[in-house]
Amino acid sequence: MRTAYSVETVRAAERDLMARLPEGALMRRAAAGLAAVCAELLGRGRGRVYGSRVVLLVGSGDNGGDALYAGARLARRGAGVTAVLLAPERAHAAGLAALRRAGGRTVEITGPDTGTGPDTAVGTGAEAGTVAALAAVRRADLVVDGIVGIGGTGGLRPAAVPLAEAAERSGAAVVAVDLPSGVDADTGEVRGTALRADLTVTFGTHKPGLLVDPAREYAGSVRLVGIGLDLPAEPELEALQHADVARLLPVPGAESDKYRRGVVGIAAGSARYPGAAVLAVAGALRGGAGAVRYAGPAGRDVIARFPETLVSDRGPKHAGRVQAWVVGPGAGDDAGPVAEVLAADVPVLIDADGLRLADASAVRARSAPTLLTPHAGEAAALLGVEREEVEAGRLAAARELAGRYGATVLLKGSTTLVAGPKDGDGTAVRVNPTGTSWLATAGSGDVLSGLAGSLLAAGLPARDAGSAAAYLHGLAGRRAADGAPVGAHDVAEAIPGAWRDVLRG
Ligand SMILES: NC(=O)C1=CN([C@@H]2O[C@H](COP(=O)(O)OP(=O)(O)OC[C@H]3O[C@@H](n4cnc5c(N)ncnc54)[C@H](OP(=O)(O)O)[C@@H]3O)[C@@H](O)[C@H]2O)[C@@H](O)CC1
Ligand SMILES: Nc1ncnc2c1ncn2[C@@H]1O[C@H](COP(=O)(O)OP(=O)(O)O)[C@@H](O)[C@H]1O
Ligand SMILES: [K+]
Repeated sequence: MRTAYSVETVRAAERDLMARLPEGALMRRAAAGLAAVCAELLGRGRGRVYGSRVVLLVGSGDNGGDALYAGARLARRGAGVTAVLLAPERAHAAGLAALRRAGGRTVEITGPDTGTGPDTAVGTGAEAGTVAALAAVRRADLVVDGIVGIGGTGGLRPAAVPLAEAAERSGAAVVAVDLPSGVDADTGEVRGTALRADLTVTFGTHKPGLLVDPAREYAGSVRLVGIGLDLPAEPELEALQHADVARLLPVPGAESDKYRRGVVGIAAGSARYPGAAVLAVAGALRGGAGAVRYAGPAGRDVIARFPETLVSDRGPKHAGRVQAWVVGPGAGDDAGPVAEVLAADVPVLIDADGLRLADASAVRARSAPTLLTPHAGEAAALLGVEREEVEAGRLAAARELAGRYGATVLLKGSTTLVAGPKDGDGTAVRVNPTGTSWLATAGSGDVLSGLAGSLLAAGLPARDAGSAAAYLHGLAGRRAADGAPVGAHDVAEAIPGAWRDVLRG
C-alpha cells in the first residue's frame, strides 16, 4: 500500500521527530537522499557527477535549504553548482554557507519575489540576476527545484515563472524537492503556474498532491526518501498495490457454488443503447460473482454474446434474488429500474444515466452500501458545478459527493478516486495507480461498473469493490492496449489476465 498524508500531519510528525534529534538532522537526511538521487540521474545522463552543471532554484524556506545542502554535496563531488536565490535575504543561511564552502556560486534575483516590481518580468528591463539565471538554466544538466515545498500556497510567483519555463524547455533533468513548486500539496490542485519536473524526491511520505491529477502530472516519477517520520495509522490517501488487491479478490473454495459466490444483477441498456448492457455483463462475468442476472430490454443482445447470463425482461424487482445490483449504464430515461434497485436491501452500484435518475434522498436513506461511479461530467452535474471545477479539484469533489449522498463515490478519469462516506469502511480516499488514458474509450466505464458490481456481489465492501475494480480495469486496459487503441470489449477480455497478474504478484 502506498500512502499519502496531509501537510498538517506531516508537520506534526516532523515536530515530534525534530524534538528528539539534533538540530538540522532531518534536513541533512532529506538533503542526503536528494543528492543521492541527483547524482544517480547525472550518472545516468552524463556518466558522472564531476564536471556536470547543476542549477538550484532556491526560495525562502526549508525547501530551498534542502536544495542548497544537496547542491553542496554535489559540488563536493566536482559538479559546478549555481544557486539562483529568488529571495536572497531569506535564503536558508546555513544551507547557503554550506554551498559556498563547497565552492558553489550564487545568482541573486533582486526584484521582489512577489513579482510586483518592474524588474521581475523577462524582456526589456529584466534585471541582471534573471538574465544570468536564465542563461545558467539553459546550460544546465540538472535543475533542482527548491522554490517552495509544503509551505507553499497558490501557483508560482512571477519571478519564478520564467525560470520554471526555461527549465522545462532546457534539455536538463528537472528534479523537484518534496513537491513541484506551485502545486497544492493537500489537494493536487494547480491554480496557477507550476513547475514541471521529470522526477520528484519527496520526504517522509507522499503528499496527496503527488498522487492526484493535475498535480501528479507535474511531479513526474516520484521517489520517496525516508526520514524516520512516525505517521498515524490512517492516511489521507492510499494507493493499492498488487499484494493489497490480491488479498481482496474473492477466490472460490471447495464449498463454493454459484449462489454462494454471489449473484450480480445488471439493470442496464435500453433499446437505444443495448451495447451498454452487453459491456456491463462482460465486466460482471469477469468479476468473481458466481452468476450474472440481466434484467432489462437488451436481453437478446446479452444472450447472443454471453449465453451464460440469466436473462429477464421484467424489472429488477421481479428478476430473482441477487447479492448486488448495477444500475444505469445506457439506461436512457426510465427511472423505474433505478427506484426498484434502490429499494432492494443489497449493495447497489449506480452509474451513468442512473446517476441522473436516482433520487438523492432514496440513496441517503439506504442502509445497504451504495457505490456511485460518475465521470467528471456526471459528478459536476450532481454537484451543480462545471466539469472543469471537478477536474481541477477531484479530491474535494469526490469527498463532497460522498458526504452529500452518504455513499461511496468512485470518481473516474485521469486519476480515479474512491471516497467513502464518513461512517463507511475506512476514511482514507483510495487513488488508483493503474489507470491509462487508453481507457478513455466509449463503453469502458460500463465494463468497470459490471466488474465492480460483481465484486460487491461477492461480498467486498463498497470501497474495496470500487478500488479493486478500478485497479483491475486499469491493468486490463494496459494489457489490452499495449500501446495501441482498443475498444471496451478488449478491456473486458483482458480482465482475467490482469486478475492473474495480481494474484501472481
Ligand atoms: N520541517 C522539517 O523538519 C523538514 C522540512 N523539509 C523541507 O522543508 C519544506 C518546508 O519548508 P518551509 O516550512 O520552510 O516552507 P517552504 O515550502 O520552503 O516555503 C517557504 C516560504 O515560501 C513562501 N511561499 C509560499 N508560497 C509560495 C509560492 N507559491 N511561491 C514562492 N514562495 C512561496 C512562503 O513565505 P512568504 O513569502 O509568503 O512569506 C513560505 O513560508 C518541505 O517541503 C521540505 O522540503 C525537509 O528538509 C525535511 C525536514
Ligand atoms: N485520461 C484518462 N486516464 C485514465 N483513465 C481514463 C481517462 N479518461 C477516462 N478514463 C477511464 O475510462 C473509463 C471511461 O468511463 P466513462 O467515462 O464512464 O465512459 P463510458 O460511459 O463511455 O463507458 C473510466 O474507467 C475512466 O476512469
Ligand atoms: K519544490
